[in-house]
Amino acid sequence: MITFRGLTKRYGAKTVVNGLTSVVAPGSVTGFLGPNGAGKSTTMRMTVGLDHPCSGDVLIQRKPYEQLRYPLREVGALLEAKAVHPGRSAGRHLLAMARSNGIPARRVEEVLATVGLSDVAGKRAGTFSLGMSQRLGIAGALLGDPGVLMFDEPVNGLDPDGVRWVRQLMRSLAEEGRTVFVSSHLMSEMQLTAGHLLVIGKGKLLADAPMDEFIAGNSRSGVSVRVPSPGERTTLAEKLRAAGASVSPGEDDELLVDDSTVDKVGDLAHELGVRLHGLGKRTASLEQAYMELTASSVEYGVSA
Ligand SMILES: Nc1ncnc2c1ncn2[C@@H]1O[C@H](COP(=O)(O)OP(=O)(O)OP(=O)(O)O)[C@@H](O)[C@H]1O
Repeated sequence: MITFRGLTKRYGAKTVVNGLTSVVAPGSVTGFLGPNGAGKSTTMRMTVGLDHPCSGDVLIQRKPYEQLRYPLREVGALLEAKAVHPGRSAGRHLLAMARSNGIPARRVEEVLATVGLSDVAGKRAGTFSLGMSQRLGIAGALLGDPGVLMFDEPVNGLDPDGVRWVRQLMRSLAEEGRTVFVSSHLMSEMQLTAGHLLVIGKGKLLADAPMDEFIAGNSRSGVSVRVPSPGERTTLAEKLRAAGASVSPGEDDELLVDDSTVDKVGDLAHELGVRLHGLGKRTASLEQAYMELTASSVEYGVSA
């Protein structure tokens, strides 16, 4: 469990994490989302004592990081994949970490095998690709068999096979009852991986909810109808509006209809003799819900 209690960090006049209060629970993957500069990495750095809050605090299994006797056995973190001594081999790097925390040396071989780096254990970490470095970082996080795991953008630089592997790893770590806290900008991947979400914007908590609730609560679900004839499309849109629905154009020949149902749209099209190429419920994605929620919190956006 990770507990944030009014966690606040300012750099100069800028408040980058602003009174964050939440509990990251064990047993499911919690996704940590927010636009660039929202304060995710700063929050994670404070969690493992790499940065200090101006006020509030963060606890790992009810203790501040500084009070953990063997931190790597309580919390494993991948924050910066390239933050490894480039001249050290992967094996030596992990061995040094293990020694510093009273972890048996055999764990090094185990975690190297888990992340698929056994064959390159003797190679210098500086020669690793970004994807290999991510795997080494994940090995480091797993080394102490901790109950809390934190990953900042873990799939950055991984190939599709690696992305799927990380997804399965995170889910199985959570199923084992661990706390898994992971940031990512890849919404489709997050939708497949996480069961719960924390969303921040400009340092403030915007949402703390199970994935399904978050999507349902922050997106418009409605009806999608495809009408190939432009004239018939206009006619159907007008009649739907007259019947109280709100209608907006979708992609190509699609109309997006809110405040109506598939049955009503189908019946109306039939009455009007309008030919349809598709009719169904629109199911919202995490990406749509996230975009709706964070639209006003994007700091470094470009205008469309
Ligand atoms: N050491 C520092 N000194 C000054 N400002 C900092 C420092 N570290 C971070 N910041 C600022 O804090 C804000 C939050 O940064 P942070 O890296 O936590 O965001 P993030 O949500 O992880 O962003 P991204 O998705 O781009 O990685 C940014 O405006 C950043 O410029």
